[in-house]
Amino acid sequence: MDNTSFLTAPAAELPAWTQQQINLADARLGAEAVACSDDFFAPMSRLLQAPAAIFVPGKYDAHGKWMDGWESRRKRGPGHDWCVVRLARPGRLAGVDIDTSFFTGNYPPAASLDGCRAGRDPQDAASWEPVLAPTPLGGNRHHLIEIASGDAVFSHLRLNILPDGGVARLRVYGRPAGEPEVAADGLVDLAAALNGAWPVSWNDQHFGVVGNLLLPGRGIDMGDGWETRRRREPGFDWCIVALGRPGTIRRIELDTAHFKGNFPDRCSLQAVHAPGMSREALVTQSQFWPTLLPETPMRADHLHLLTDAVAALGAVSHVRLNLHPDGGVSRLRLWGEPA
Ligand SMILES: NC(=O)NC(NC(N)=O)C(=O)[O-]
Repeated sequence: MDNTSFLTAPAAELPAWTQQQINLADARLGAEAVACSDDFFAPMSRLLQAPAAIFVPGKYDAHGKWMDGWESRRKRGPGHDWCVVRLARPGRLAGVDIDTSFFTGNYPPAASLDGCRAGRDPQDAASWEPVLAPTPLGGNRHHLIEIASGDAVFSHLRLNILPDGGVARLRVYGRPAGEPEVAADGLVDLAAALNGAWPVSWNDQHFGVVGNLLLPGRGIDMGDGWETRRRREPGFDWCIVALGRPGTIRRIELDTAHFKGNFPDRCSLQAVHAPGMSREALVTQSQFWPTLLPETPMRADHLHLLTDAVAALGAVSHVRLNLHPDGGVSRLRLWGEPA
């Protein structure tokens, strides 16, 4: 299973509880590993990297075998190792993926999680509450574990490995809590992952995943965007995004940064107010959604700011971005007034 994050795996391959969530522990969203007991073999920061972990045979560094994850040294006394992660946003949790990919003779046999809500990074005395009881782990595999923490909001998680070893990635599926960031003009980016938006469905994401459209900042390279394969038959490519919250869209940004020989010829958008509708129904119905932005010519490697052509549809909860006929887009921003 390619489970790089909520952003990559085909929805059908992930458990239902991962739906409608973002990865609150994604370094690209600002999550950070802030403290750990030991990261002798591999630094804690690798725990939150977005790409799926890799193994490079024969690659060693000054400490030992180079491993793509967080790895402590062999413990020779009592206690256990731990790593504190500041989530990208305080949020409510649906579950985690504790991924031990490529850790075979050195994976921790068990792990647990504690959580806290703190304005700044917690010190030793912080009051942690249990989020996941000690849970057995296997080597070289994903552990998708649902978490029942109800309405509790956590800003930090502490991953305890019992007693030591290596973890490739920690993904934390959850929804950001609290109010979204408001821009100077009073509008909110309703399509920002940090504001709770998520990719619902798409017809293709061969070269780059839809979720990249929703990341903060500008794309770092051509891999940091949504890119489809070359279309060899009639039609056009599409994806559906659920807004972080319903709202009235006033301004659209379509950024084709880094897409030069492969930007879409034209883009259009449709939108609807259908909160709670199933993915299957959204996909089928989206053919008939009203136009939010008519087919608009695109330019290479360019940030398109669109206001006048945006239709007054009122509050919407989902949008469909169409690429005519195919190509790559780096970012989509939908600035609007939350309903
Ligand atoms: N071959 C290893 O991976 N050994 C050790 N780990 C690293 N990264 O070198 C260990 O003892 O866990």
